[in-house]
Amino acid sequence: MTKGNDTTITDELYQYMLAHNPPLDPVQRELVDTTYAQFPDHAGMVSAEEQAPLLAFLVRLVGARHVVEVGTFTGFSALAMAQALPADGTLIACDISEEWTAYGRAAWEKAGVADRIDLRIAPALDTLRAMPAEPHIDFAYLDADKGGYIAYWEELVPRMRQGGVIATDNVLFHGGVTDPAATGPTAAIKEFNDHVSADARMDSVLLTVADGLTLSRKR
Ligand SMILES: C[S@@+](CC[C@H](N)C(=O)[O-])C[C@H]1O[C@@H](n2cnc3c(N)ncnc32)[C@H](O)[C@@H]1O
Repeated sequence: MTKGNDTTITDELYQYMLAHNPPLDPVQRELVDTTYAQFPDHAGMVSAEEQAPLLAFLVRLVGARHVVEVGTFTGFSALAMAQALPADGTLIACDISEEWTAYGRAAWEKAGVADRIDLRIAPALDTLRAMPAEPHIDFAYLDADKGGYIAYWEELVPRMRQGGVIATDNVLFHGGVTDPAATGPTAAIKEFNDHVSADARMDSVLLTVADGLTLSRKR
């Protein structure tokens, strides 16, 4: 065992981490609470609380103006990224659910960032393929159906500008990725992780943030 795996994230330590991160603003908090109240069976899909300030940080770090999100649900991560964009920045949000994203639309309006978010209700692969082929995306957040990750990656990578970053969520898939007999979405994530680590077009690091987050920078 190498050094670096000796900090167990207890509930107390997790709360400590949250307390030392920027807090959710009232619109973000209300959206998370509403999502849990309205969709208790699906609310676990919302990005972890600490990912909102992290995504905002990354959007600012790369100076993003063109952002793409694959998988929007009730709009929490899109909200955090849009709030970090400059006023003339745009975020294309891809999802297939009118019902779930309606909650996002309402929150984006409330937060005053609706004009920065272009929600496309269609299979994300169709939306990505319809985008200009040249490198123009500064930041992308990949957080949709796991079986589609490699296809989304293959559409995103050529469209990323040099230095642009893709953040991919759930790359540890609740710890299932170490199971040699994994099937379904866990197997898809394992295949995706192998695909990403072998992709010489991007520099990638897999981080133990929340359910696993890979950051990939275009060379
Ligand atoms: C994990 S949730 C996204 C969570 C969101 N990023 C957040 O932080 O709240 C995954 C989303 O992917 C969407 N999705 C599933 N299959 C899709 C597809 N083929 N194209 C576009 N979106 C899809 C689902 O409707 C769902 O809203």
